[in-house]
Amino acid sequence: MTASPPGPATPAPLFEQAAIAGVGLIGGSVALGLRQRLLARRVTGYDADVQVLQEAQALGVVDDVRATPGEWLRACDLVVLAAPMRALAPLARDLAPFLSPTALVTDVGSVKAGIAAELEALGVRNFVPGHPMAGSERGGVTHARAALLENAVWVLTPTDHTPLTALSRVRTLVEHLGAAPVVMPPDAHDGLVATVSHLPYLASLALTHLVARDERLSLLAAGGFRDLTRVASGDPRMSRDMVVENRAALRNALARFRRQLERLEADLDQPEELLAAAQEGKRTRDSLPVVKRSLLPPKHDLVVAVPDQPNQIGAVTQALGAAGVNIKDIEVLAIREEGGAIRLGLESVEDVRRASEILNAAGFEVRGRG
Ligand SMILES: NC(=O)C1=CN([C@@H]2O[C@H](COP(=O)(O)OP(=O)(O)OC[C@H]3O[C@@H](n4cnc5c(N)ncnc54)[C@H](O)[C@@H]3O)[C@@H](O)[C@H]2O)C=CC1
Ligand SMILES: O=C(O)C(=O)Cc1ccc(O)cc1
Repeated sequence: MTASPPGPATPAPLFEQAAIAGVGLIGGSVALGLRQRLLARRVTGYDADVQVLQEAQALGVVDDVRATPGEWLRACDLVVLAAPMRALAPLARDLAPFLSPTALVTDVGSVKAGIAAELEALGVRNFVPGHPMAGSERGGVTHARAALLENAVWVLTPTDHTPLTALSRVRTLVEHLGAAPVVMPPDAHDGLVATVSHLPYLASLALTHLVARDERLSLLAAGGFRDLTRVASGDPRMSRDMVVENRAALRNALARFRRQLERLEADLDQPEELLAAAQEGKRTRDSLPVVKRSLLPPKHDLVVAVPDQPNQIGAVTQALGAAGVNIKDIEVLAIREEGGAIRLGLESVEDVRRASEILNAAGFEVRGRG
């Protein structure tokens, strides 16, 4: 990659020697972020699976690899625990005897109260529980990208025992990885993700079960159904572990969800009530923030409506290329909701103005976006 990464400038690496324990989708993405943004002088990958380590090294995700915990860990001033939920506590127990007392330790697990208590019990002093709210249904190091973490909310859940200096250092790390730290207690985090992450996962399972084994239903399951059930494609074991770990908070969210469904069912006989619910749903969904992720800083955006015809994206890029307007970033926006649109990241306000003129003249509808 040749482009300079976004985020605050880093005069010197924040860390001398980082260890990523569990070099999968998230661990690999953190490793790539550390390397590409020059945040650590050296990044070592540790994983239970030797093949993963070979892949991580071949892909340039880490500088070197280790297949067993050991004395090498004492030299690490940053340790990121990024194994699946169920392996996090055993992993911490394996590594704890070798950690330097001054090492900053954090994790990326999807549920926080258990691991926070576990590390406290192990006496790991500088531990800051964390959870990047970014991911994908495709796991593994081959899908890791530094850009995955860009602009993501990254929740940090210190306990009463977390040293403030450790919290502040992890906050700095998260910011330098291009993400946005948000601090809250572990229990509060677990309650919130039960609603926004774990309940949608169970709901997507319930929906997919409704169409299973009926070819006519799968045939008719169109875009909306696919959108709504995407997370059901996540790794089954990983997802199962995540929801089981958070089952207390999830039961609460499920009870509230059932009440919502019952209310909507009752509203089927009250069309005005149902309309109000539909309008409220649209307002809420439309106002959800769009997280911009790209390899380059999205600075000056232009949204172009693209008709559903062959080679329309080609026509846009050709018209701009011919006029010397450099497209730094391109993203296909929600096709079904906006009738087909792409977002172009351009270099300057002047480029946005020129591109608008060129594309308008070519018959495209455009809209600048800040
Ligand atoms: N997948 C996602 O979208 C997100 C996942 N998370 C959390 O991040 C963590 C990792 O998830 P992914 O990167 O998606 O998983 P992944 O499956 O892509 O990677 C996990 C890696 O950990 C390794 N591993 C398993 N047991 C281990 C052990 N005992 N010691 C060392 N390495 C071990 C595996 O070999 C694998 O390479 C999980 O705790 C998950 O809850 C957090 C945010 C998003
Ligand atoms: O695929 C997606 O969009 C996700 O939301 C994935 C995800 C899975 C687990 C997390 O703890 C956080 C995010």
